[in-house]
Order: sequence, then structure tokens, then C-alpha cells
Amino acid sequence: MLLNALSQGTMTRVSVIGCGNMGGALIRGLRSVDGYHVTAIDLDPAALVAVESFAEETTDDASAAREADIVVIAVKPSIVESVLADLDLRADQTLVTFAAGVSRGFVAARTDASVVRVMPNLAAETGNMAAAVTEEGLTDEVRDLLGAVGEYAEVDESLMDIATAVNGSGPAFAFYLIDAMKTAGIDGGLEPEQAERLAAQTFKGAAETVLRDDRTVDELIDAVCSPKGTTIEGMKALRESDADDGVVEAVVAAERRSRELAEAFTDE
Ligand SMILES: NC(=O)C1=CN([C@@H]2O[C@H](COP(=O)(O)OP(=O)(O)OC[C@H]3O[C@@H](n4cnc5c(N)ncnc54)[C@H](OP(=O)(O)O)[C@@H]3O)[C@@H](O)[C@H]2O)C=CC1
Ligand SMILES: O=C(O)[C@@H]1CCC=N1
Repeated sequence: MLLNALSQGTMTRVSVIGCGNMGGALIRGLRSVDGYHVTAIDLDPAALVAVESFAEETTDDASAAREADIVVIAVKPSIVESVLADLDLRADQTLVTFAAGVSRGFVAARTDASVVRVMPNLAAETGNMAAAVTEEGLTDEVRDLLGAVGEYAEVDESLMDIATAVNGSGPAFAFYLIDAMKTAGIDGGLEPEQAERLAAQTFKGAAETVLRDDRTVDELIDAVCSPKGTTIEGMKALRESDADDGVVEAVVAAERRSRELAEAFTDE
């Protein structure tokens, strides 16, 4: 059946080069979606073992990427240039680069494939990825791939540094905030497992509400704040704290680092 789908062209062949945290998350996420034949490529045998039950093929041979419709590069930014030097892609292939700070032009200058730059995040694994993708080089095939594992925004490449901070690094900032909520729950007497479940599900539910509800964030806060109730007291404490500043500083620091990384990868 798989062979039929491949020969009839109804299956999109995706090669993922670099199957660590981010490449592995994409591979695991695609396992729940029909229509993708995934080849996992990594030099680290342990990385391949970790994804072997989610990919159709695993190999340490990068030349396997020539068989793909879409080649995803998910190696560290400093490795991108050497990976590209070893690849021999065709003009009818699409190369998606995940690497932070590495410009689309830097990659495009080193391959015949058509290149699109994406800033993904780890939630690809559960189909909840938020990704920013450059308008340049974007195809419907790539839109389908990103849509299969989450939501995406099409942006000008000049916005990739801020997107890297908001949605690429963002999960770490969210994990940190969830942990703070969990710790407060434990301090109040909840078991750690209860506190983690309640805190994480609360963030998940709140995020889902923001995405699906037409009300503004301020209106949603009002909806939780009963007059003379509990939330209004908590919100007063939050507004008087420097929590907003901490979040902004985290995003600004990550954006600044993305710009620094980019300085090493000028278009040629
Ligand atoms: N982690 C994240 O949340 C996000 C990461 N990104 C981007 O994704 C990219 C990957 O990050 P991340 O997954 O965290 O990194 P990891 O180090 O977790 O994964 C990279 C993998 O690539 C392997 N590798 C190294 N050299 C080669 C090679 N020549 N050919 C094939 N595989 C190779 C590594 O093996 P070994 O360990 O042996 O070197 C490792 O298994 C980065 O460019 C990053 O900027 C983007 C958004 C989010
Ligand atoms: O920390 C990093 O550099 C990568 C890019 C965004 C998330 N992780």
C-alpha cells in the first residue's frame, strides 16, 4: 500500500537530516499524520534508534535525501554548511531549513533545491507546533507539512529573529512559567504529580481558549475574575509584580542571540 502511494505520488517523501530534539519532534509528529513517508538521517546511531519506530527508514547516509520531495535540515547552525556541502539535491526538491540564525540565502547559495526557512518548535511532536515560515520559497507542499503538525505564520525573513524568540524558544519560557505555577501548587500542599497536571492543563486550556475564543485577552481575564473573588486578588499581585518585564526580557535576549548567530551566516 505504501509502495502504491509512493508510486502514485500521493505520499510526500520527507527526509529529516538531524534527528535530535527538533528533527525527532517533527518525525514523531508526522507519525500521526497520513500521507508522509519519512526517512530519518543522522550520524548518531542513538538518535536513529530513538526515532526508528516513527520513521519508515533510518540511515546515516545523507545521499538518501535525494529521494525526498522535502528535505528538512535540523542540525545545529554550525553544522549546516558541512551538511549542505555533502548534499547533492535537485532543483525540483524543496529544502526546509530549521537552523536558528542561518539565513535562507546562505542555504540557497549552497544547494540547487528550492529553499524555505522555517522556525519550528518542539510541539511538532504532539501536532501543536507554532512555526514561522519565510514567504520566500514557500510552497503548498511545505504549507501542508507545517499544517500537518501545527499552525504557522508566513513572515518576511526580517522577522525571523523575533519569531525565533517567540515561538522557537518560547516553549522553554512556557515550561518555566508552568513550573512556577506547579511549584506554587506544591507549596500549597498539592502532590507534585497533581500540581504538574493541574498547572500544565491550565496553560493548555488557556492557550486553546485564546486561539479559539473571539474575546480579547483582557476580556478573558475579566471572565475569570469574579467580583470580590479570588482571581482579582491574584491578578492584582501579578500586575504589581515584574512578571511582564521578565517575559519581555527573555524574548529580547533570545532575539538578540538570534541576530548574533545570524552575523556568522551572511548570504553569499
Ligand atoms: N531544539 C529546539 O527546540 C529547536 C531547534 N531549532 C533548530 O533545529 C536545529 C537542531 O536543533 P536540536 O534538534 O536542538 O539539535 P540536536 O543536537 O538535538 O540535534 C541535531 C542532531 O543532528 C545530528 N548531526 C550532527 N551532525 C550531523 C550530520 N552531519 N548529519 C546528520 N546529522 C547530524 C546530531 O548528532 P550529534 O548529537 O552526534 O552531533 C544530533 O542528533 C538547530 O539548528 C536549531 O537552531 C529550531 C527550533 C526549535
Ligand atoms: O535555542 C536555540 O538556539 C534553538 C532555536 C530556537 C529554539 N532552540
